[in-house]
Amino acid sequence: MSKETFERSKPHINIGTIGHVDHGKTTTTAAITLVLNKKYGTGESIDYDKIDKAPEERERGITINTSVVEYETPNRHYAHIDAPGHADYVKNMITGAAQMDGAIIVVSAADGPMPQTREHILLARQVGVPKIAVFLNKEDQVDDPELIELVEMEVRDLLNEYDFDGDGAPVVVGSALKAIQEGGEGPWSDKILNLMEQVDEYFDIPERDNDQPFLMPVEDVMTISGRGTVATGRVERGTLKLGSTVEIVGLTDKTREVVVTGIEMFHKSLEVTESGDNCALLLRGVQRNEIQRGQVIAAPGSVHPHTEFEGQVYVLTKEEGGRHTPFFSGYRPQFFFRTTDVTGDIQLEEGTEMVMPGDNATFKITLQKPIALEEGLRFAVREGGRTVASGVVTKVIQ
Ligand SMILES: Nc1nc2c(ncn2[C@@H]2O[C@H](COP(=O)(O)OP(=O)(O)OP(=O)(O)O)[C@@H](O)[C@H]2O)c(=O)[nH]1
Ligand SMILES: [Mg+2]
Repeated sequence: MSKETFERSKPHINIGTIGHVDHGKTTTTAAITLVLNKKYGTGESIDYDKIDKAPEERERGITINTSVVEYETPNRHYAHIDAPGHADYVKNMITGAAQMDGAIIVVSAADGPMPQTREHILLARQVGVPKIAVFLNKEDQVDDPELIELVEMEVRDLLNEYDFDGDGAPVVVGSALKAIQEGGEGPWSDKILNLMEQVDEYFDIPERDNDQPFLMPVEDVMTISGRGTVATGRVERGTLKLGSTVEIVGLTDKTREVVVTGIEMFHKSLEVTESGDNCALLLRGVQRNEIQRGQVIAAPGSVHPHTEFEGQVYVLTKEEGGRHTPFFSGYRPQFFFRTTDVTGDIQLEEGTEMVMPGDNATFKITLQKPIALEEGLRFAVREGGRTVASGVVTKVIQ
């Protein structure tokens, strides 16, 4: 881990780009880093190829894995997660969105909202993203300004539909590709700067939930040679001091207590991490295969793994991308919590024979693996590559 220390000079916030495949999320991410670097000399300009760097991503020209980049405006320090749009990788999008304090939905002005535009808005709601700002990209491909107005209206309606502030959300029109092509300075780049000004204004610095016991969902696990195993994620609540003991909870029957021997944020060390931080924790004596995405690292005894709970669930309609047919008891879809998914068995309430798309219902759910659960935790239900329902834990049973 690093010898440099992280300076908390500006408020930190985690945001990201979401939206339908090919609408320009990664290009927008690259453009933001370029334009901010040119304008303020802060951060580092990160090329498109550095964001989509896996061979399969380059070959197919799509994002598969989320990546995190870092940049600064005069007011804030940002971590930015670039999510994939392709329907096959919604799972990675959910993991990414679960860490965002605000999301920029990128919509091609030429194409308008598409299926994953809607699905991502819904999932952002489910994983608790508080606000969404809109970037209508590919303005260079549209000649008719009325068409752009129409797309803007459609996106605002969609946001309203999923309880975001569709009327108040900032909508910025521009072209990320043109901004990059002009080298990050000029009229197209000014639109990206405008987007970031609006984002600065609109997204709230997350309220630091520092009084509660520490909890960080594990998003990724890495080995640092010579040092040990590191788990990364966004701190959901509480604070953690270097050298503290934490508990690894979920996916296994037994929990495990370990000592945190290193804390880092953007490759710089910290003495204390707090809620909202996107950090890496070095765990003493933990092997690479002894911790995984979907577990949480928490203050010992503060959360417990559970397999049975009751949830209040909304079943998506066909128009929302959901099922055409009803749910019955015994149905076994995937349940997404925080950073992972687990198969679960659904039992409907006694006397309820089936639940139709569009219905709200109470489900009793039995998970195949234990998950760190508590009342109020939101989840999404997916099947065969699409989101079919969304819900919240109302009662933990076992
Ligand atoms: N004409 C035009 N093309 C653009 C613009 N922004 C992005 N593109 C192109 O659109 C294609 C997709 O862009 P990406 O940034 O990879 O899209 P994405 O949303 O990240 O795609 P996924 O991550 O795979 O969902 C690329 O060929 C880009 O060069 C733009 O403003 N104008
Ligand atoms: Mg991408």
